[in-house]
Amino acid sequence: MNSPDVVIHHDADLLAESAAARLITRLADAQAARGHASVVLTGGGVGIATLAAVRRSPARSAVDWSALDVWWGDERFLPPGDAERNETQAREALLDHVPVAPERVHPMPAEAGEFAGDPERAADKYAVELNAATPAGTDSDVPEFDVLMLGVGPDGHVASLFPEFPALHDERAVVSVHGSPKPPPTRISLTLPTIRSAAEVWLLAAGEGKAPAVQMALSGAGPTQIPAAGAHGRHRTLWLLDDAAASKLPSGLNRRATP
Ligand SMILES: O=C(O)[C@H](O)[C@@H](O)[C@H](O)[C@H](O)COP(=O)(O)O
Repeated sequence: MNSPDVVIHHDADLLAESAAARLITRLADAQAARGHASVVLTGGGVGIATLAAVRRSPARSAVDWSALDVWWGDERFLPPGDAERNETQAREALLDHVPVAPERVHPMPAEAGEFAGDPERAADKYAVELNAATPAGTDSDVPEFDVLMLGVGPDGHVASLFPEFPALHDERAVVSVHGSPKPPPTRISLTLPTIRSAAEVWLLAAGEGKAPAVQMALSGAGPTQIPAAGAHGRHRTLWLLDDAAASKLPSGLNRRATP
């Protein structure tokens, strides 16, 4: 397993701007190499701020948005269009402002229609959608995402994988989560094996409240206690932090502070 890279930024705004620039470059490079790219988005303050920074960036036109597949790492299981849905916030922050191909944007199902009251059915549907997008001949049920972004909770959760929850031990690609300590209580989430199918996993954390979880994740804690510790990419695991979230890091880590 690759050792994580850590990049520290002076504040949350700079973190979001830097993550946005990094994302634009990474997606443009993937498209230059293969003609298309894929990204997994996260909810939460830093994740959405990063998308808004992409929207504001003149460099955003370096991405061929029509050749980008957009997935989500988790979703709050709420009615379509609910302001609290990660999809709603991602569309408002970025996706409604760039020419994505609608058929290449893959939101997790909302609580409506056949999925009303049935998050398990919604999770299964998303697993089927991921599998359908997986090239034949690979030994995986999910695509190899170019970049999978994750916010990090103060308890070390990523996506909707919370410490000690059964979802952490589930071998399926996508699961429903009940009794989430972070509202709303019912969610849909990729599991750790699916997260780990990404070429690069980026973990975004800002603020003093995340410092203990960041320290534990980077100092050997296990994924049951600190789910972020189990989130690593096949080629790269990158922690993008602000000074406050990095304030408890042990010395000697591969940390590069931006000027
Ligand atoms: O649905 C969600 O809430 C997110 O996917 C969740 O995993 C979030 O990324 C973290 O809780 C960090 O959120 P903040 O960046 O707002 O602290």
